[in-house]
Amino acid sequence: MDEKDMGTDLEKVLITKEEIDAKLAELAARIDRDYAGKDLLIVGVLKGAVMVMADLARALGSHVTMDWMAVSSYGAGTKSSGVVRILKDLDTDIAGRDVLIVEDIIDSGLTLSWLLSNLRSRRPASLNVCTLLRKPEAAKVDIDVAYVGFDIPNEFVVGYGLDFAEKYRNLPFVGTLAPHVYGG
Ligand SMILES: O=P(O)(O)OC[C@H]1O[C@H](OP(=O)(O)OP(=O)(O)O)[C@H](O)[C@@H]1O
Ligand code: HPA
Repeated sequence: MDEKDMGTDLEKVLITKEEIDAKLAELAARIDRDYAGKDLLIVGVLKGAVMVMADLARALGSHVTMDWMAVSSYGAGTKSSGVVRILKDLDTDIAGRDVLIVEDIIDSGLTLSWLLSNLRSRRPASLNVCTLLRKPEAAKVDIDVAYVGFDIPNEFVVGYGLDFAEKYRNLPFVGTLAPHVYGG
């Protein structure tokens, strides 16, 4: 699927595949350095972080283990409900482990804030966050994020894992949706 197939659904490409690849390589190099000699567990937050996890993990030069959590706060809409549900928990006991949460986007920050306190209560040795995208203007909570790919404007974005009503996740780039698609 490419830009043309999405036709009038997309307004514009915000971040190209090439820009994403270059940024993930940069973040991976920093993570390799910061966790040198450690046994890092990267935790992908389903479903949105699938693409970031897959590409970031392959860009890393060190061995890591991977686990997944599925949480949902958005349902089919474009606003976070703030009510987070665990749909799938970790398989790993993270007590004493170095853990890096991998996200596609921090929007209001409500999902991540909830997730951080949930995982902190399991007593990991360290807990950090890597996100491809962040919307500073949308933040409802202040979260310290170690690795940020791109700060973006407060617009609803799709592609590279991000969906609108479960569509557009498989676009290789990040773009904005035309308002008529989501009733804006
Ligand atoms: O900062 P927030 O406003 O809380 O938004 C960010 C969260 O929203 C998205 O997940 P979503 O609940 O849409 O589930 P999905 O990953 O399955 O699409 C995204 O993957 C983040 O987890
Ligand atoms: O801008 C967004 N797009 C898709 N999913 C999202 N989840 C939070 N913010 C977004």
